Formats: sequence, structure tokens, C-alpha cells
Amino acid sequence: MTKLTRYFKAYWSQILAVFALLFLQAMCDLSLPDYMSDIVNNGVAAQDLAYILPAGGKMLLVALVGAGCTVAVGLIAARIAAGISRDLRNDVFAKVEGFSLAEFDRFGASSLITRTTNDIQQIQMVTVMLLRFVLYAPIQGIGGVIKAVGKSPSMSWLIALAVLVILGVILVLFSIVLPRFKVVQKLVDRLNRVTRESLVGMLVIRAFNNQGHEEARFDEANRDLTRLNTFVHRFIAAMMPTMMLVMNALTVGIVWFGSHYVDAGSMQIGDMMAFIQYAMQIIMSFLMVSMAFVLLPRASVSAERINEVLTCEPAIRDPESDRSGEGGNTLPGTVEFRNVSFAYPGADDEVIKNISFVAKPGQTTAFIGSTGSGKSTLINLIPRFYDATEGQILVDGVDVREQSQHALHDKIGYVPQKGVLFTGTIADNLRYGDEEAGEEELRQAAQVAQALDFIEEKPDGFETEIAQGGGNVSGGQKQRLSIARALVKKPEVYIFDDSFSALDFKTDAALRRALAPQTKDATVLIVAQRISSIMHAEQIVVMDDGRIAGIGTHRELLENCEVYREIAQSQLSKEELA
Ligand SMILES: Nc1ncnc2c1ncn2[C@@H]1O[C@H](COP(=O)(O)OP(=O)(O)OP(=O)(O)O)[C@@H](O)[C@H]1O
Repeated sequence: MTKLTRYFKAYWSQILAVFALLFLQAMCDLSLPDYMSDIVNNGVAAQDLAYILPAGGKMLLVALVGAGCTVAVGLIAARIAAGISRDLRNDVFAKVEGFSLAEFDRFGASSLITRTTNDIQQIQMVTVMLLRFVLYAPIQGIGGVIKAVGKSPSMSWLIALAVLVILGVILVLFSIVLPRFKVVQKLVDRLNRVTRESLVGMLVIRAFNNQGHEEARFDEANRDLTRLNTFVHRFIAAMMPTMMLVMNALTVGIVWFGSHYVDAGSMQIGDMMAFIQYAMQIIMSFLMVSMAFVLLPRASVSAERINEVLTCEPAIRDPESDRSGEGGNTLPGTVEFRNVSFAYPGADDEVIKNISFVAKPGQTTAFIGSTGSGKSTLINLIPRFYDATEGQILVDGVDVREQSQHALHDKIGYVPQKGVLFTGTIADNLRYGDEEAGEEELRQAAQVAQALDFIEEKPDGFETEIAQGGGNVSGGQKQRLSIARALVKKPEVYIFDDSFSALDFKTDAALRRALAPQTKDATVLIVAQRISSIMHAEQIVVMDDGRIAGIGTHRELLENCEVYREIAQSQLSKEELA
């Protein structure tokens, strides 16, 4: 929790107001038993109504002030906690946005969601608790002890005994419940992961009739969480009756011993009643502290998990100074790989090994090879989704690690393997490439991407709403919209990661024809499975098990690259090969 204290600083004036109100509330609450004792001793015992009425009025006023403070504290504390929780969510989200794929792999999307929601909720809850009780409980506890001892020193041992019993109960509770909180949050992560996977893969689950299996998996995660939560909450629930038992036993003890003192004339009945109330206040303050002790460890587990995200230094960072414009005479858009090797974080084996090539502006460089040969990995290194483990990648003649990510990404139009769309209209999605793009630009990009026809067929055209995850457009349409989005950006470098795979041959050919004039000055990098998509490329890089098996044009490779020839023979007719 202490690691998150900086979030409290922004609310210091409100926190001070809470503390002032709490002090006033504690003072009011502490004076009430005194008023009561006075009324009983001097008013009730003497049957003096003229004394009772004004004294009772004063007592009522003090009680009202105390109640007013309680309400105000509750309101301000809730506002502070909600504000802190909002600030935390903002910061965690902003941090996660800066994560590279390595950090996503490390935390996992489900855990990041739990941390942004459930864990921050825990902090919000405990913040309210802390603000309401952290100052009040000690004032009430210590003030109660002073007042109670003042009323009857000889009965103080009863309170000490009750406090010892309560401390014992808290200690036992603490040792049992504490270690389990960490496990609870992990189980929440797991439940979220299973839920997410099941929801995303619902169609596949149904098609394979695996609902039973998924339900069993969900049941198991749900049962484990329920079991542990029930265990923990049973202990927490047992605390209240135990405390009540201690409080009631204490009241009986005070009445038992107090009545003897009253009988002997060494104590007034009003003082005995005040003593009972002070004793209750002391016990209540211990109860509050113990509740905080129960909630604090859970919140500190959550705080640790949030802090882990906030302090996680992304593997990919911006350089101290951005050298993106210092490429000298290199033509803008040139992409060069110099002896690049890469292994995924945590893996020993390199997925791509010693890759060197230059992709020039005005040319198309294509990558082909069997699945898993490292094509996507290779092009993901250009926008720095990962950093190369060895060698250098240069864009515009400058190492990508020496350019700010913003400047680098500005130069790149990236179309991922799986089209990704966001909720909003089609126009909103296309403007992701350039917020300022006018309607004509959107139309033109859509036309090149062969998306205009299907957009215009929709009743709302470019204003058609895209459902969550692009659920209301087909796979091929999603890809075409992703391509149009990249075109709107008009970048120096286009990266198409197998982006034509969901298109039929006719659309693929039409798109490539329309794309050529549009991208004539840009560097185009295409990962493809189909030779027909890339055979006209100026340069084809053939990948085989992470290495370059050959570089050249279609013709050259057919002559001198065995791997390429095999791929070509499996895809092209004899006439096409000839
Ligand atoms: N995030 C990851 N962590 C660890 N290994 C990975 C990761 N992503 C891919 N790999 C591994 O890296 C290798 C290359 O994968 P990559 O996706 O680059 O191949 P590809 O040639 O693009 O394949 P495809 O044509 O099927 O898309 C594969 O063996 C794959 O298992």
C-alpha cells in the first residue's frame, strides 16, 4: 500500500478535512457517556426534570454534531477513494498501452484486466475503511481507556482482559486468513482467463461440441475460488459474533462487579453505565482496527499487483534522443536488416537467424516460407513489437532503437494477420490512420482496398457501426478495412502481414492492381502464403526455419532456390511455372 501513497497526496486537503471531522466526531462520541452519567446521577436519581431537560438537550445536540460528522466523513471518504481508484485505473491503462508484446506475454491479458478492475476495487474499499477508521479508532480507544479508568480504576482489569481476548482472536484470524488472500487474487485471474477464452472461442467450442468440457473447466475454476472465498469469509464472519460475545460478557462482568460497588456506595449508578459505554467504545475501536487488519493484507496484495504493472519497465523504450531524421542520404522508407537474429523472451532457440536484406522505396519486398518459418516474427521487429536480440534494423537509415516509437510508427502502415477493428463506425475505424482524413480520402482508400462496394451496400455506408471485435463484418471484409485504414495513413512503409489470405483470388488480384499506383513511392513489405500474391514483387525473401533460403525475383528464385521451387510447384500450374 505504501507504494501507492503518492496517489493520496493529490487529495491532501480533503484528507485533512476528513481527519478534522473525525477528531470532532470522536470527541462528541467520547463525551456522550459523561452526559449520560451526569443525567442519571444528578437528574434521574434526584427525579429532577428541570435538570434532565437542558442536560438531555445538550446531549442530543452533541449526538447530532457527531452524527453530522459521520455523514460528512462518509461522503468525503467515498469521493477520495473513487478519485484515487480513477487515477490508478488511468495510470495502469496508460502504462499498459506502452507495453511491448513481451510484457503482454508476461502478465497475460486476463490478469491485466483483473488488475485494472478487481484489484483497484480492493484499494478503493480499503481506502474508505482507512479514512473512516484509521484516526477515529485510536482516539476512541485511547480516549475510552482514559475515561473508563477515570470512572472506575478498580474495574479496568475487566477491559484489559477483554482486549487481550480480542487480540488473541485477531491474531489467530490473521495467521489463517492472510496467506490465502494472495491465492484468492490468483484464482480470480484464472477465472477471468477461463471466462475470456470461453467467450472468445464460443463458436469453436460449439462446433466441437465441447461445451461440457468448457463448463467443467469453468466449474473447476469457479469452485476453487468459491471454496477459498467461503473458507476466508467463514473466519471473517465468525469474528463478529466472537466480538459480540466478548462485549456481552464484558457488560455482564461490569454489571456484576459494578453492582457490588454501587451497593457498597463507592460508585454511582450513572458512572457504572458510562463505564459500560466506554468499555463498548474501546472494544469497538479494536474491532475497527481488526477489520482494517483483515482488509489491509488483501488490499496490499492488490496494491502489489497494481504496483507490479506500474513499475514494470517495458522492454522496448524510447531512446534518450530521437534520431529519426538523421538518416543522411538514405531514401525515406528504406528498411534494412543487418545480421538480425531474434529469440522470444524466455526461449533459448532463435526463431530467426542472421537475416540481412534491404527493402527499397518504390519496391515490393515479399516474404514467403512454410508456416512457422519466422515471417511474422521478422516483420514484427520493424515497428519494434519486439527488439532484435542481435544485429540491427534500420528504417530511413537509422536504427529503429534510436528513433522514438512515435516517429517510427508514424512512418509505418501496419496491417496485421488478423484484421482488428474497434467499436465505432467504419469511418471512425478508417480515421484511425489519420484523424484529419476527409471523406474523399476515406472513399479512395476503401476503393483501393476493394472495400467500397460492401461499405456502400450497407444502409448507413461509412457510418455503419462496427460491433465489438468487428463481429458484424466477414473475415475478408475485416482485412480489407484494415488495409484501407493503413492506406488512409499514407505511410512510407507498408507492412502487410499475410493480410490478403482471407481474400478470394479475384479480389486479391484487383486489390494488388489498385494498390500499385497508391504505394508507388512507398516501401511495401508483404508476408504471403500464396505465390500468386507476390510473384511480381521486385524482391522475394524465402524463409526456411528462421533463415533466408534465397532472395531474388520470382524468376531468379525458380532457377536457383530449391525451397522456393518446391513452394511454386505445389501452388502453380505447369504453364504458370513455365
Ligand atoms: N509470442 C511467441 N512466443 C514464443 N514463440 C513464438 C511466439 N510467436 C511465435 N512463436 C514461434 O516463432 C516461430 C515463428 O513464428 P511466426 O509466427 O513468425 O511464423 P510465420 O512464418 O509467420 O508462420 P505463419 O505463416 O503460420 O503465420 C514459430 O515456431 C512460433 O511457434
